[in-house]
Amino acid sequence: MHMIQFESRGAFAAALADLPAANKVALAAAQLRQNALTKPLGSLGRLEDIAIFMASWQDRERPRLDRIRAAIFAGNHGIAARGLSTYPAEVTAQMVANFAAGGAAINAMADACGAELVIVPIELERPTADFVEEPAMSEGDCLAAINAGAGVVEDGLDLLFVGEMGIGNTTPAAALCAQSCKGAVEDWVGAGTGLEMDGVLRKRIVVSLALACHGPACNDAFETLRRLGGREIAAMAGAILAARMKRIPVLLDGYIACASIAPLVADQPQFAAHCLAAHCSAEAGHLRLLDWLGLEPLLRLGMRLGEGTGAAVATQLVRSAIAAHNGMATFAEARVSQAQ
Ligand SMILES: Cc1cc2ncn([C@H]3O[C@H](COP(=O)(O)O)[C@@H](O)[C@H]3O)c2cc1C
Ligand SMILES: O=C(O)c1cccnc1
Repeated sequence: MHMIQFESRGAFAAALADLPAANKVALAAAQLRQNALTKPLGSLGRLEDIAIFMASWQDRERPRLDRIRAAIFAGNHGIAARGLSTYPAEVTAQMVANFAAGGAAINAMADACGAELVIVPIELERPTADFVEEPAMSEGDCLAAINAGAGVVEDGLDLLFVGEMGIGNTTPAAALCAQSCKGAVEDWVGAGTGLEMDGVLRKRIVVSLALACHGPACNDAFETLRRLGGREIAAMAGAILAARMKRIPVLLDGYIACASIAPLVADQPQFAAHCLAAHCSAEAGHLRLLDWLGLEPLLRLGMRLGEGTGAAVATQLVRSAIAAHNGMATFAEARVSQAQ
């Protein structure tokens, strides 16, 4: 298959409306294999589900984990000028330099889990517009960001995870959730990098104003991403959609990564079927969002970093699940007696 690029918002919508499903034959074969392995039925718990899930998207009874790609997208946000983060906006570019130098958490953790790391800064010198006043992105800018994401999804990947860096991006993440999943604004707004209550209250007001301004016009996933998202957020959505089109399984990271697909799930309830939730972050709203997505997080470690770090940890679980699934003997092979 070719590199996926969406020529227009219509092409993006068309792809979202025509999602491939998991392979039921591979799923059934993997399930049969799990039941034949030398362990009490179901005794590897969710590790069994992970192996079967991987088999169903990779079209093989015994899934592989040879090529894992971690794609980290960076973008800057107009709303950061409103002081909604505990860190200044220049940290986005400084952290991109840190990623390049190998000094960030995701450098160490991608290495530890065996993922190849790609860092994609998107127009950092050109922050999105302040979405209290106007849409965050033009149609062209949003499509370019979506395509920056889709472009990292090479053929032959066994697993993809995405992460983000963008000072202020828990605010657009909250706006996307409030718009897509509905409910009260305060349910979706959290402390991000560590705001005190007064900062959280300011953030709630910004999200409420943004919804009042753009809510009525958010009539599909693209428009919601364009008005309320950000470049790194649109890129994650584009990458996760492109992965679906290639039937590559995805491990979702924290609040912002999950929020990036909320508009897609609002349009297509089955959209997250190729995704596992790596962890539940400490950001208020993530648990509610995972619940709305219908995903049970694999881990709950109190992490609230982003950068794909939660997914990097969960990749180790996927590795263990596949190792057991592929490497264990069956009852017949090992001549072990079955349950009576
Ligand atoms: C040094 C540093 C490294 C980070 N890596 C991820 N984030 C995380 O924090 C930001 C979101 O929180 P808020 O909305 O409060 O700005 C994003 O960049 C996210 O990736 C970081 C933040 C900082 C300061
Ligand atoms: O949930 C996350 O990934 C997260 C939370 C706060 C700040 N940055 C990322």
